[in-house]
Amino acid sequence: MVLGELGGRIARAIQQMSNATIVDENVLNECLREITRALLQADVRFELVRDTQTNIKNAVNLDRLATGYNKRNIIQQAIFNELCKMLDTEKPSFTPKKGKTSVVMFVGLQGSGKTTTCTKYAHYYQKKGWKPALVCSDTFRAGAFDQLKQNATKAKIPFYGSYVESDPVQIAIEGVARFKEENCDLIIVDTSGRHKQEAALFEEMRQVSEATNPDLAIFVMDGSIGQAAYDQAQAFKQSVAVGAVIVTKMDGHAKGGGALSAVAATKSPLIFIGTGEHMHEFEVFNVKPFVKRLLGMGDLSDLIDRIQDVGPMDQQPYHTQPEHMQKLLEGNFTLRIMYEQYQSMLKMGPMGQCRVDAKRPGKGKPSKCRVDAKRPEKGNPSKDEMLHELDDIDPKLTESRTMRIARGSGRQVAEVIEMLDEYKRWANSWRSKMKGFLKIPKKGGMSSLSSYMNIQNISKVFPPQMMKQIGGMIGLQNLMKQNRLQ
Ligand SMILES: Nc1nc2c(ncn2[C@@H]2O[C@H](COP(=O)(O)OP(=O)(O)OP(=O)(O)O)[C@@H](O)[C@H]2O)c(=O)[nH]1
Repeated sequence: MVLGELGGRIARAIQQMSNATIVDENVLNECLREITRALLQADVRFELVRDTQTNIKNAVNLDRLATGYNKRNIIQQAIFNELCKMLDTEKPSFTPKKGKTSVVMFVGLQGSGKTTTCTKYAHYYQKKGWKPALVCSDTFRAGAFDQLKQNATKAKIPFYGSYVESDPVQIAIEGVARFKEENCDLIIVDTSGRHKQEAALFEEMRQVSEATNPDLAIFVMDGSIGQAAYDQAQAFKQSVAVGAVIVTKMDGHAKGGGALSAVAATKSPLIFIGTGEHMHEFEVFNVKPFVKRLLGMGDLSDLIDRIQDVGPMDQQPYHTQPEHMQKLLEGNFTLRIMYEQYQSMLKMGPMGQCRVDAKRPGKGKPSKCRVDAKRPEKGNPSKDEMLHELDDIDPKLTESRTMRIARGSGRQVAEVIEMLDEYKRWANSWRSKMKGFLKIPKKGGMSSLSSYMNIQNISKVFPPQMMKQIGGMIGLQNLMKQNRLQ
C-alpha cells in the first residue's frame, strides 16, 4: 500500500468517527480497527500497531471524559500523536556543523539507493553553502565508482575513488584524509550494499567505520521493502552505530510501514526521504508536518519549512515567511519580493535568468533577457536604501524621497523611477493573476468543481518547484483551506 493510500484510509477512519452522531466506545473501536487494518496492510510491524492501538485507547479513555469535552478532537489528537510517536525517536540525529569537518558514512542493502542518496545529501548541503566531498569505498559492485563519479561531476562535487585498489578500507582512509586536507566540511563515504546474511561484507563495513571514525552513519533503506526493513535495519545497527535513517523511493509504491519499522528498529531518526531518481527529489523529514500531510492536514508552517529547506537559513527568501507568504497568496506583491526574485535570478545563472525574464509581466521578448537580468546590480537602488518601502503593499515615493534614495544608492533618479514602474508592472500582473482565484466563498462555500478549478488555476501561477514543495495540488488545497482562502 502506498503511503498516500495509508494516510487516506486513516483520514477516512477519523472522518467516519467524526460523522457519528454520538462518539462512544463502539465508534472509537471501529475507528481504531480500521486504522489497525490500514497500518498492517501498509506492512507496519504487528507489535508496533498493537502498541499504537493500546496507547490511543489509553490516551482517550472515553469513560473518564466528562460531558462537554470534544471527544472527536481528543481522539483525532491522540491518533495524530501516536502516529508521530511511531516516527519520532525524540533523539535528534548528529547534525554536521558548517565549517567544521564531519565524516558521514552511508550504509544499506544492495540497491537501496545509497549512491544516489549520497549525492543528493551532498548536493543538499552544497546548496546551503557547504563544501561537501564524496568518497566511493564501494569496491564490490562493478560500476559503483563510475556512478558516483558521474553524479558528483554533474553536481560539481569533488569525489575520490579508485579503479585499481580493491580494499574499501584503504580507499575510505585515503579519501577522507584527502578531503580533510582540502578543508571540506562534509566528507561522505559511500559503502557497498550488503545483505544481513553476508557476514564478510558486514565485517568489511565495520572496518570502514573503524578506520574513518564517522561522526554519523546513515542507514539508507528502500521504502518499498516493508516489514523486512525491521530485521535488516537491526542487523546494520548491530555492526555500526547507525545514527540516522533515510528512506528512499517514497515516490513509488512504497509501503509506508517499512519506514516506520526501520525507525523503530534502529531507534534513529528519519532525517530525509528520497522521492525520485533526480538530485532535487530529496526532502528533509520532519515528523509532524509529514504526518499532517499524510492525513491531509497540511498547514502553512509546513510549507514554509519545506521552502526553507531549499536554501541557507541566512539567505532565506523573505516571502517564505508566514506573513509575507500570506500577503503573496492574497495577491499582494511587495518590492522585497521583487528584489528577491531578481536575486534568485542572478543565482540561477543564464538559464534561470531567461526563464524568469520570460515570466516578467509585459516583457516577453527574449532579446531583453540580458539587460533585465542584470537590473538588480545595474539599475536598482540597493535594498538598504529602501528599507521603509520594501514591505509596503503600495509604496508611494515622494519626489524628495526618490531623490534621497537615488543619492544614497549612487543611482540616477530616472533609474529609481524606472525600477518603481517595473515594480508596478509585476505587482499588477500578480494581483490580476490572483484576483478571481481568491473569491470569498458564498454562503455554503464554493461548489467542489469551482473550488477545484480555482486551485488548478492558482497552481499554474506557482513555479513547479514551489508546487512540489507545497505537496502538489492536495498540499495547495490544504494550505488554502488552512488559511481560509478557499
Ligand atoms: N524512484 C526512485 N528511485 C530511486 C530513489 N533513490 C534511488 N533510486 C534508484 O534506485 C536504483 C539503485 O540506486 P543506487 O543509488 O545505485 O543504489 P545503491 O544502494 O548504491 O546500490 P548498491 O551499491 O548496489 O548497493 C537506481 O536506479 C536509482 O536511480 C528514489 O528516491 N526514488
